[in-house]
Parts: sequence; structure tokens; C-alpha cells
Amino acid sequence: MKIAIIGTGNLGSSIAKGLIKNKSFTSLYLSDKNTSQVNEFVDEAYVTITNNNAAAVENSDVVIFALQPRHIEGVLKEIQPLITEEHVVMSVAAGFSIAKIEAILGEDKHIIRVMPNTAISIGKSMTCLSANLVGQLKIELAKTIFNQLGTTMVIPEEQIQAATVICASGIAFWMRLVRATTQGAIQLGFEAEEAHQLALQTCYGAASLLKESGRHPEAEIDRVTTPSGCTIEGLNEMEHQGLSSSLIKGITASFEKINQIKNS
Ligand SMILES: NC(=O)c1ccc[n+]([C@@H]2O[C@H](COP(=O)([O-])OP(=O)(O)OC[C@H]3O[C@@H](n4cnc5c(N)ncnc54)[C@H](OP(=O)(O)O)[C@@H]3O)[C@@H](O)[C@H]2O)c1
Ligand code: PRO
Repeated sequence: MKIAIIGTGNLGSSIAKGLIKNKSFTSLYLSDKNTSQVNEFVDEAYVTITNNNAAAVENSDVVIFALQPRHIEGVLKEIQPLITEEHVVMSVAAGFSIAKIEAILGEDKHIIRVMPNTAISIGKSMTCLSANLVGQLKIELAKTIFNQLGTTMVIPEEQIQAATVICASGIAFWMRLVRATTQGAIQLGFEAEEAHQLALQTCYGAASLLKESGRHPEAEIDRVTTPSGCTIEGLNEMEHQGLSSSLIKGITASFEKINQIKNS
């Protein structure tokens, strides 16, 4: 598989890291105006680091556009003459619809919107995929690539904005919860490093337990909350202070914002 990533910033470099770790390509072009986030891969076999988007497209079958919404339109217009019916065009740009990509490249091109999160760098992304009509012929190929870098779910494009909030932004929401737990642990007397380790492993254990057992979170919570104990005391206080409500409100605010980006 000959893959190019156009835009090697936060997400593009994370995808590159994941792909290189897996060696899941025959060639990998990493193209950006400023390649500082991927220069560490300069000596990797079959990896080319370049400022030349056109060369990256011409030498690849799968082209992943990891550009900010304000840049993607210009770059797509620039490379449009080079995109053939053999290419699979993937875009991670939040709020940039398949219709907008088709308007530039044509409906006859394989187009897939991909929404991963930065855990793709360590093969643990939740990645949602939506394709145009022609792109559906290549959805198995997309699943093959991104299943090596975590877990995938194919969804209708109408849900990709919501998936962006839950999975792509969501990783930041979870990290803030880990940090807040660490702050609590420091207040209870742990050194900062210890506090971080305690919060992190507990969070990892919670996610792993739910994933491996398949049980509902409330069923697992019931196994922790001793009657009249400290857990239910803490949980109820968190709910009085609006924990669940605050998360839901944050998610819906994020969703409103992404819909503004989409319509801008
Ligand atoms: N970050 C995430 O966790 C995440 C998750 C899911 C989806 N996304 C989406 O992924 C996209 C990229 O996000 P990001 O956080 O990775 O942004 P970013 O760090 O700004 O990366 C974008 C990269 O593209 C480069 N670039 C700009 N114009 C270019 C051009 N003409 N040719 C080649 N490269 C060019 C930028 O260079 P300069 O900095 O020099 O302009 C930058 O290095 C966004 O659309 C975002 O919505 C991000
Ligand atoms: N980063 C992009 C943003 O914050 C999209 C999800 C993750 O807008």
C-alpha cells in the first residue's frame, strides 16, 4: 500500500507514527510546509519526507489529507489535476463534508472521511469512517488500514460531526478528567508523579474492565459502592455538582461549535 499524508501536524504526525510502528505500507510520503513533527522518521525505510504535495500524491494510492479546515480547500484545488480514479482520498478535516470534496475532485473519485483521535500514534484510536458512493468500494481497504491503528466504525456521514466530538475531541475530555483526578489526589497528600500514576492506572483499569467484561458502567459502579460508604458519598456529591450534566453540556457545546465550522 502506497500511502501519503498531506499535513503532518498534530494528527498527521500521529497517523504517521502509528503507520510506521506497524510498518503497514510499501511506501509512505509525509508532506508538509514544515516537516518538523516528522523529521524524526527521516531514516525510516520506505518513508519520504517532502514539501512537495504533488510528488506525494503522484507516488501514492491512498492520500490522507490531515489539514486544518481553512487549508484543505486550497490544497485540494492545487492537487486536483493529479487525483485519478485509482486514488483513494481520505480526509480527517473536521467539518469539511464529502460534498465539498466532491465539488473539487469530482463524484467519481473514491472519497472517505476518516475521524481518528491522537491515540492513533500508539494503535489505540477509535476511528469513524464515512465514504461517498464510489468510496464505499474502498471502505474495506480503509478498515484494514485503520483497524491496525485501533478500532474502526463505519457510520453515515450525518454522524461524523457527532463522532468528532465523542472520539476526536473526546480524548481531550478524558485526559482532563485524569488531570482533575490527579489534582484531587495531590490535595489528599500524594506527590504529583504518584498522583498522576494512580489516576492514570485507575482510568485505564476502568476502561479495560468495561471493554473486557462487556458490562454496563452502572453495574460495575454498583460493585464498588458499599452501602453508606465513601464511594457513593463522593459520586453523589459529584452529581449534585453536575458531573454528568457538565459532561453532556460540554459535548453538546462542542457539537454546536463543530456545526458552525461545518456551515462556515
Ligand atoms: N488534532 C486532532 O486531535 C484531530 C483529531 C481529529 C481530526 N482532526 C482534524 O485534522 C486536521 C488537522 O488537525 P491538526 O491538529 O493535525 O492540525 P495542525 O497541527 O495544524 O496540522 C496541519 C498541518 O498542515 C500543514 N499545512 C498547512 N498548509 C499546508 C499545505 N499547503 N501543504 C502541506 N501542509 C500544509 C500545517 O503547516 P503550518 O502549521 O505551517 O500551517 C500543519 O503542519 C484538522 O482539520 C482537524 O479538524 C484533528
Ligand atoms: N481537533 C479538532 C478541533 O478541536 C477536531 C477534533 C479534534 O476542532
